[in-house]
Amino acid sequence: MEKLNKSICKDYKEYPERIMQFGEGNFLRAFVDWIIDKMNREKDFNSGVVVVGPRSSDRIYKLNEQDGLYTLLLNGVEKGKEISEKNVINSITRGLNTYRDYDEYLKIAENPDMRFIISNTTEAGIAFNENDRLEDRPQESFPGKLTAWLYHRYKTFDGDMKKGLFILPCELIDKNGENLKNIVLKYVELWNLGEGFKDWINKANIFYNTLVDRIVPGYPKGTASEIEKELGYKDSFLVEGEIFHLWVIEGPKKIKYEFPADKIGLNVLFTEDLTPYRERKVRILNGAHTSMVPVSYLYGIDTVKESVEDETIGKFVKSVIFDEIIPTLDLPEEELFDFAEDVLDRFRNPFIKHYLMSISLNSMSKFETRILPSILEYKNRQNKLPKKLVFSLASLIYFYRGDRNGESINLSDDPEILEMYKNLWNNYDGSDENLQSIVKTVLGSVDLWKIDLNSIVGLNEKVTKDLTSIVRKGMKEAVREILR
Ligand SMILES: NC(=O)c1ccc[n+]([C@@H]2O[C@H](COP(=O)([O-])OP(=O)(O)OC[C@H]3O[C@@H](n4cnc5c(N)ncnc54)[C@H](O)[C@@H]3O)[C@@H](O)[C@H]2O)c1
Ligand SMILES: O=P(O)(O)OC[C@@H](O)[C@@H](O)[C@H](O)[C@H](O)CO
Repeated sequence: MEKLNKSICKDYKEYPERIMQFGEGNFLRAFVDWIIDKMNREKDFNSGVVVVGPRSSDRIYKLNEQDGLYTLLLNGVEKGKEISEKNVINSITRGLNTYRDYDEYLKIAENPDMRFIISNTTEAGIAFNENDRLEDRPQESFPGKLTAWLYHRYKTFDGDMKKGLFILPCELIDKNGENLKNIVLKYVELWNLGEGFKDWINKANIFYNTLVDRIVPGYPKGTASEIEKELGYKDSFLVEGEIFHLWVIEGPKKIKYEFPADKIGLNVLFTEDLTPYRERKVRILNGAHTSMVPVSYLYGIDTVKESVEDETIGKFVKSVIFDEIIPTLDLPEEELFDFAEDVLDRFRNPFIKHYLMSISLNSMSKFETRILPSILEYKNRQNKLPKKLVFSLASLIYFYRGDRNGESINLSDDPEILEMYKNLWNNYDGSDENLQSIVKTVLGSVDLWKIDLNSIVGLNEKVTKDLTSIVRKGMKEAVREILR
């Protein structure tokens, strides 16, 4: 079977490059590049995306072998109607990698038509690396690479204020645009790039805070060859997502007139404050995902849908959302209930297989950003600890033992975290005292939690009790007990 390429793509079109995108990951391809493709087709947006691989992986060249094309499978239920779409996305012009093509990367800055920068480099990507230098080819960090690129543009166009960009990071961290801008400005200081450049960054460019929402399980592992047979070509960039989508963009409204996504019926909102949208989404949807992973996986379940449909785990997840997360949020209760019901429907999407293991990536930092705030706020408001969220923390500690009934768990997290757990569980001697000391060490990881969780009254004792119950009785019995 032939590989997907422009000669077999019936309405293939070449667009002028106006967008640079850091990241070639599943989410960006199933969301941003889909939105751009739609605007090109329906609104004559006439913009191509040049993709920059932020890390040294060569995967991006494989996408070039497909002329930037790939198939997006969107499945779900919308207003009671089943929707299933398969579309070739034609918005990416080419991909490059800064580790191999640094000159080509800088050259993009010389293109006067460039107007947008989009990124998704995971939560780990928006970070300052003090070792980065302007002369590096490339700088290690994404913000370092971006600063060098912006500086090249500034110099190329002699500080022309009309050559600035709209910058739209999609990383799931609070105030992503603001954070990215602050790091860029830190490099401006560190590298002594001067007041003129600083002024250009501040006045000619706009860094938006954005919030994205679409469940993207990614490559359809189990069914790919069947899908390729049906499509009639091979596609190593097949990507699967749900129909639901939401992009909230916070900042000056100017972008609305140049990025007409809302004009073609897409769920893209321009707002002055995305805080309520973010809090609702991260705490309910991502919080439910992250808290269900260790419990449900150790229970013996592999996917989100099976989890919410299982009698016990389904009850656990619902209780986490309605009894322990919603009471910690400030939006009107009815709105939160509606959102939560929709999220549960999205989890039950019969057309997509969302593996718990794919959500488990970096679970420790996800627990800190997506669940810990609910635990702390619950304690603050109710003067007691939320039972199920605490149980989920105990389950996570057991999950990082890396074993599900004799089958090893493919853990993926920061090397230091994996090392800590390896030491703790390798030295486990089977005693209650030892479990107590494991909990004490994990809760005391201040670098991760930003506070010593042992100082929260009752938390250490409860987590130890839950962990002991899981170890002694097994997950099935332990979770049933917690629900009684
Ligand atoms: N998949 C989803 O359902 C979904 C939905 C909404 C938001 N997101 C967000 O998108 C992010 C990526 O998800 P995905 O499904 O596309 O994953 P993915 O593994 O397909 O892509 C990850 C991308 O991030 C880059 N990356 C990883 N670590 C990096 C680092 N330290 N510095 C720079 N770049 C780095 C990779 O090179 C790759 O381009 C998630 O972390 C999440 O915050 C995902
Ligand atoms: O993509 P991650 O790894 O940051 O988190 C896993 C899921 O919770 C997440 O991808 C959700 O599906 C997504 O945030 C929905 O918009």
